[in-house]
Amino acid sequence: MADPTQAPSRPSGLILDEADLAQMPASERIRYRLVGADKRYHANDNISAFVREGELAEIKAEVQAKMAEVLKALVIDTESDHNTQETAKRVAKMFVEEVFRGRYQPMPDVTEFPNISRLNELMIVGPITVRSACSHHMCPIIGKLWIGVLPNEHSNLIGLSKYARIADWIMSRPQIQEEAVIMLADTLLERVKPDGLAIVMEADHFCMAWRGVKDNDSAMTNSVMRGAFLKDANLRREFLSLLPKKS
Ligand SMILES: Nc1nc2c(ncn2[C@@H]2O[C@H](COP(=O)(O)OP(=O)(O)OP(=O)(O)O)[C@@H](O)[C@H]2O)c(=O)[nH]1
Repeated sequence: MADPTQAPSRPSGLILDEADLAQMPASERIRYRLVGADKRYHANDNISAFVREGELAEIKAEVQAKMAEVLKALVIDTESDHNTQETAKRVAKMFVEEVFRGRYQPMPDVTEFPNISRLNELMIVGPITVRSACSHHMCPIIGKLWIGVLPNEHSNLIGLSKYARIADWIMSRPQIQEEAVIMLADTLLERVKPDGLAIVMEADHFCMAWRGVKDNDSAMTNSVMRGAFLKDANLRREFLSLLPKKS
C-alpha cells in the first residue's frame, strides 16, 4: 500500500483506491484528486468541486493542529496563556469558514432573468465592500469596488445583490488585487454575457500599512475593461465619471 501521507505530485503514477484515500489526511486526499484531474489549486482558486462532505471539518482540524505547532514555534505558552489557549482553533475556523471560504465553497446560487425589456443602458453597482487577503503575507486587503455593465438583449440579468455575493466569493481568498479583478470580470462575463463590463477596485493593503514599508495612506486602484468599455472611449468616460470622486 502507498504511504498514506504522501500524495503523488503528478497524476501518472500510483492509482489509489478509496480505502487508501481514506487513510490520508483530508488535505492530501483532496490534493490527490486535484492533481489527478490536472486542476490548478493556487491560493486564489476555488477547489470546492474536489471537497466531499465532511472533509472541511477534517481540514479545519488539520489546520488547527498545524497552527498549534506554529504558536509553539513562536515560543508562546498556549497552555498557561489564557488568551491563546483557543487561538489555533479560532484561526483554523477563520481561515476555512470565514476569510478564505471562497476557496472551499461553491459559487452562490445566482438567479438569472431574461432581458425582456431589452435593456441596453449602462448600469453601475457599487461601492461593494471588498475583504480579501494578499497571498504574499496573508494580510488583509480592505476596500471597495464598482462594477459597470452594458447589457444587450441576449444578456442574463442577475439580481443586484448577486454582484456583491459573487464579489465576496472571489475576494474571500488569498490573492493579488490585479488577479482578483480579472477573476471577477471573467466570472461576471460568463454569467451575464453583456456587451461590456468594467470593474474598478480601490483597496488598502495591510501588508503595506501594518508591516513592511508602513505606509498608511497609499491605496491601490486598478481597473479591468471588457468588450464595449475597451472599444468605446465615451462609454468608459461615462462609467468613470459616474464613480464617486476619490478623496
Ligand atoms: N502587485 C501587488 N502587490 C501586492 C499586492 N498585495 C501585496 N503586494 C506586495 O507584495 C510584495 C511582496 O514582496 P516581497 O518583496 O517578497 O515582500 P517583502 O520583502 O516582505 O516586502 P516589503 O513589503 O516591501 O517589506 C510587497 O511589496 C507587497 O506590498 C497586490 O495585490 N498586488
